[in-house]
Amino acid sequence: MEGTILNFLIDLCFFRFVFLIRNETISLIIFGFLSVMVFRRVNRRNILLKITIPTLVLKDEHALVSNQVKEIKNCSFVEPEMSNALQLLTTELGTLKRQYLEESSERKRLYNENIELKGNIRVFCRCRPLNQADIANGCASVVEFEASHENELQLISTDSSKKHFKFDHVFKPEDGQDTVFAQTKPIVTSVLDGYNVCIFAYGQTGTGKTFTMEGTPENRGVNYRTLEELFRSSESRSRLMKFELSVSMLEVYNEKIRDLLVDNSSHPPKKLEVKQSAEGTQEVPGLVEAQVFNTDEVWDLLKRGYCVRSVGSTAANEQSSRSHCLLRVTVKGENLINGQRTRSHLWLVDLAGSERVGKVEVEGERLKESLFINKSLSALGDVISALASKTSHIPYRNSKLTHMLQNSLGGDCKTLMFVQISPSSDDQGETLCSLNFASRVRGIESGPARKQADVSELLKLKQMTEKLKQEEKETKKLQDNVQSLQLRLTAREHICKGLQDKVVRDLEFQLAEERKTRIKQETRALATASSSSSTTTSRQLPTITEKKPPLAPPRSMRMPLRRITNFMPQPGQPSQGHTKRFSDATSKENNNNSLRRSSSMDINTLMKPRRSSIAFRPAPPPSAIASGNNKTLQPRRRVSIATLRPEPSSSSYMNMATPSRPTFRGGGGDPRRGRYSKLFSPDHNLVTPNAMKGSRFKKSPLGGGGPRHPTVVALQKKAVVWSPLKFKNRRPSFIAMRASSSSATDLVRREQ
Ligand SMILES: Nc1ncnc2c1ncn2[C@@H]1O[C@H](COP(=O)(O)OP(=O)(O)OP(=O)(O)O)[C@@H](O)[C@H]1O
Repeated sequence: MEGTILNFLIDLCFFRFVFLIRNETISLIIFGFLSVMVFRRVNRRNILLKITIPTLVLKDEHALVSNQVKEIKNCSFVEPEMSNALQLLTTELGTLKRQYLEESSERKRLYNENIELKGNIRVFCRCRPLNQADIANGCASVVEFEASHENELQLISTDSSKKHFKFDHVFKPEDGQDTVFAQTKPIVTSVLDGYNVCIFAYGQTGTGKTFTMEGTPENRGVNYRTLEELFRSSESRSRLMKFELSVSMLEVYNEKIRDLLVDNSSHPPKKLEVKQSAEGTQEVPGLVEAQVFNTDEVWDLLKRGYCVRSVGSTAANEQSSRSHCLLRVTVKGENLINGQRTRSHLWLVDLAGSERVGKVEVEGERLKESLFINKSLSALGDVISALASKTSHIPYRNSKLTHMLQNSLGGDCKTLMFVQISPSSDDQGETLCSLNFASRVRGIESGPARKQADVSELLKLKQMTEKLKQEEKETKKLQDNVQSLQLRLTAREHICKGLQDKVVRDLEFQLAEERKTRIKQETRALATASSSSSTTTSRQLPTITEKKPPLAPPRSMRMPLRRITNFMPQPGQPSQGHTKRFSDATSKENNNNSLRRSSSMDINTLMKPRRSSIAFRPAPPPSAIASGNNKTLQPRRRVSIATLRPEPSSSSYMNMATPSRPTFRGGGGDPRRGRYSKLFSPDHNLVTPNAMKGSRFKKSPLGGGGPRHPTVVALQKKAVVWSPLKFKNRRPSFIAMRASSSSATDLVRREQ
């Protein structure tokens, strides 16, 4: 409250002070009075606060603003950079726009020109000015140019008639080097696009061929300007393409090729020849190819070459070129975007002048040169005529010049011919010849130009294709081999199967035969035995028996024949006794009957369990031992062995029984037991049923959980009936079929 009153008073004081300022005395008095009053009553501290707080706030604000200004000042360095970048971008954009427009207009023009041209051979005519000699001789100009038809000229004949000639461009005597090159440039730059280009100057001697192509240091010609332009264009395309330029310089002098970039002063010039490369292009092996990186290098090289070139003085020209000078620019390009490579040649040819031998009054060496020059120019004329008439054979090889230019003349390359003429009335005849020749050249309709891919790349691709083809062939061959091997394997398997079947059949047959024989023998033995027993009382028979020894031992001395059965003792069944295993006559008869039956059994029967037999000599019977006649010769007996066929459905093998001899069976340690066991087994691990019967076989019934007998397993695996007879006959086929039985075979051999 007190503060409010105080404020009011202060305001009042100021108000009074402002509005009553005119009356200064009164105002001062009032102001003084009020001030005293105020200062007395008001707390000084409050007043001070009122004044200092806004000041502090203002100070803070000031500091803040100052800092911001400082910061902006510090950050101000970004601005010029940005502005510079913006400026650069604007400039670049402008350049790009300009380049794009230039390129598009240039392409448009070239496209139109190409359509008009109907081919790629272009002819420019250039007429030199009358020189001092012409003027001195009072020669007039016989060449007229029409302003309305800039690509045409007229030649005034001796009879004052005018002959019209039309070319792709006609350069008047006043046209400078730059004008000439302006028209040449589009063709020159085609080499950067991968086209082969050939520019040559043709004409009478002294008409300015060398001037057009080489020029002078002040007025440089097409050669230098071309390379300059190539560098400029390659630079401008450097973002898209990478170019390598190299230069070769040579001359054809008297039908000899000479390298102008080699200093031949110290030693004789190297002989160079035109050779056809593997890719079909014409190359000059051994020719120097100098890589150039700028126009200075180019100029140095050109100067070097020009100095070496063969030049001589003639009546027509003081500095007459006595050879054809060829400058070859090789351009290797690589597209940085798609990697496509090109290798193209640009030939810049300054031909020697065509001259009338009589007119130029040459003799000796100059005459010889002239003859060579005219010959090669005539060859060039023939080539051009052949191209014009589209004959199948183009005589490129008639001269070194045309042979070398084969890839750049006509066909799929761009050709530009400068026909140089003299305006002098003195040279009218030569001018007419040159113009006629040029017209013929212009009449050639060549096919569309074709881009030249880099031959080395092509070669690489070709090689890769060849390799791929080769590999494919090899793969196919291997596949065929595999197929034929598979076929052979199948055939072999088939043969093996057939052989196996045959072996089985043979074995079965042999077995049957063996049985038959055995039955016969036994029958005969039985008959003999019975007859001998019946005739013991008669007196004649002993005589006979004395005379003829019995076929078999007497029955009493023989062991009784065992009964042969297919039945084997059941597992756990006590083995039969000795007496049971020896059969009586009745059982023999039964047995014989059954054997007879078996001889005629069919294949099904053969597949059933069967017996094999083996001969052995048994021990003398107990009666003989008892009588002390143990030396009596015992007949060989056969042991029958039951074998199994792989007939899983049949359980007959369970009934197989082999009447083993007591000596085999007993555990009395008969050494033959193991021996026979081994002998009869195709594998040393296998045992005969004899052995099985006493040991494992009993414990491994079919279908039971116990292990199977190896013989059974082996026979089930192979449809082969194992028989000791085979071993007896030692048939290798059988042994071979049982690879695993090799050890057994060895054993058999050892045993035998
Ligand atoms: N268009 C031109 N403007 C000015 N001078 C020219 C022109 N053409 C040729 N000349 C001059 O004419 C002379 C002969 O020219 P140049 O040697 O180039 O003729 P050329 O055809 O090469 O002769 P050659 O076949 O004998 O070598 C030179 O001195 C050259 O400067």
